[in-house]
Amino acid sequence: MANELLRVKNIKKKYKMGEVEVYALRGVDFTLYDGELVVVLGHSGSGKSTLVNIIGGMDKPSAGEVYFGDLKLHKASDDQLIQYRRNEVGFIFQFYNLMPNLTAEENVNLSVQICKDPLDIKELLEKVGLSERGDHFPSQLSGGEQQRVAIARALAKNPTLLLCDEPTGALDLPTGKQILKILRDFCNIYNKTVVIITHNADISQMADRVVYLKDGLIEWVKVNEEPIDPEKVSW
Ligand SMILES: Nc1ncnc2c1ncn2[C@@H]1O[C@H](COP(=O)(O)OP(=O)(O)OP(=O)(O)O)[C@@H](O)[C@H]1O
Repeated sequence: MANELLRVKNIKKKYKMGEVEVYALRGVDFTLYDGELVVVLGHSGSGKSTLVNIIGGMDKPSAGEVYFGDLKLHKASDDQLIQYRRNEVGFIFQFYNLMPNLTAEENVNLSVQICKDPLDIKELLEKVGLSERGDHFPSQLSGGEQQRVAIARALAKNPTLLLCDEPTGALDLPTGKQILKILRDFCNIYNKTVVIITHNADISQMADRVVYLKDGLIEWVKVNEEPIDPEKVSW
């Protein structure tokens, strides 16, 4: 049995919009283990991003607990959360958020300036198939290539946990599959935990575990005994 990496206990998240209260999460229990690839699946508005923002230390729950080892994320100070995000978590979003005036390599380099134990940047650019493109600016790269730079940037920090919010949402199928393969490889080769958030049920076939969110609650969790190769994912 793999070691527990992060545990979420009965978290709730309430947003206030004027007089109206919106419950994005209504009591979620969830555990992540070392080296697994988890897909968090759910329709728009089910609470996926809210859950990942809390797991990633970008937001705190209104109630409930989140443990990363001894660190209590629900009670952590701003400084503790900064250190947690900086050293433990890599983020990948649907849109790549690259600095337009920096080359691919410089974008990756930027993220390792402030972290403890970075991976080799040239090696990572090679792993994501961009060793020839390190000196290109984002505007000179396709969407898939920009996403690969964003992945290299997130991985370069050598995070314990990689959180990906709709990482293939803006990509066509062949390019999306390349991205999914890189995420699977990172999980396998480095034994890291990867969480992919998506509304695309087809992607869940490549996961070790699928967590289905509906209306702020986990409706079901499924273990895939034989996750399929990302190459075979189709949508
Ligand atoms: N900052 C906010 N203020 C008010 N309501 C919010 C806020 N963030 C999220 N919500 C609401 O909480 C609910 C869950 O939102 P969330 O973004 O977590 O869902 P999601 O599953 O990620 O959706 P999507 O796939 O569309 O991104 C929605 O009803 C949303 O409108």
